[in-house]
Amino acid sequence: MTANGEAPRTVSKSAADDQQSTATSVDDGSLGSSRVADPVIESRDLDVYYGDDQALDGIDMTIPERQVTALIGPSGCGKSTFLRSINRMNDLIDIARVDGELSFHGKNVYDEDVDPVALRRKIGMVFQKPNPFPKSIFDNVAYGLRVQDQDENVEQQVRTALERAALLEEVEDQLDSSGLDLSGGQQQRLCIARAIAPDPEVILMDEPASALDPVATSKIEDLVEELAEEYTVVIVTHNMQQAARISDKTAVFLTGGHLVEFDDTDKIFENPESDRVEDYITGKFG
Ligand SMILES: Nc1ncnc2c1ncn2[C@@H]1O[C@H](COP(=O)(O)OP(=O)(O)OP(=O)(O)O)[C@@H](O)[C@H]1O
Repeated sequence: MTANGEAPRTVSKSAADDQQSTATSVDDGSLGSSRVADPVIESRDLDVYYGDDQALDGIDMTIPERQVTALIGPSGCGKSTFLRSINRMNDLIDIARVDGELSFHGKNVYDEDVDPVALRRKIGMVFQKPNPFPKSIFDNVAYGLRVQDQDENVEQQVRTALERAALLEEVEDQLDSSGLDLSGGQQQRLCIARAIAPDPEVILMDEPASALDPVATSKIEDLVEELAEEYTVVIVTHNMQQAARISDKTAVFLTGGHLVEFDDTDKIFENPESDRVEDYITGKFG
């Protein structure tokens, strides 16, 4: 047990919606060079409002490359809002407004010359509820490749994405069957395969396992850790043990849209700086 009485980390590590993230082929030259060293995403004094209501207040965060960063905190504290601000999914909410800076490889994604569709190709997203298209398993994964004209070697690309999503073995003989016939956990891995097929750099995940049973959840957790060898992963979770198990960095948001602490996950769970974070982690509130 840790100083806080929590179980220690057991693992450490050396679509309307998805359609939006995989929509069209566009010029993305304005988005900076790819695959450079840390950091990938930086927010500086980021505020987000819905109408007159402020959901995020002055968020400063630096998200490192090829690690898992977990966003935790009580309901309504702004975790999903922050996640959606990274690939401009908040643009789809009429009353949402963003102030401050959110940069991807040093380029503010809110600059006028950034195409949000190109951005979402580099920063894909997976949602809480598995949302496969009513198409075959193969066509689900090929979808983004086809609309982006990236499908010159589609068979291999689909197989690679399914393999990276730890699903290929289970569906190899049924690629023409409907994605909707898979189990919930398989559907979520299919959505992950669909998100990674166009080869993004960052994968945003909004509670990807919260609708799944424990076995399926465990598979998703293993997969998230594996994906971080290739991709930068940012994951919202309500499950603190899950954050402790799978993330390298943890950001704790608390009421009012404040980021109270952001640090190595071990530090957050074993010896946080903030008393409020310690109270939250130890279950005294939230
Ligand atoms: N589309 C929206 N329109 C208006 N207000 C919104 C919208 N989405 C979120 N909000 C508000 O913004 C605040 C932050 O919500 P958000 O969903 O980001 O929090 P969260 O920490 O992800 O919550 P949860 O853990 O319950 O999913 C809340 O007060 C919420 O009511």
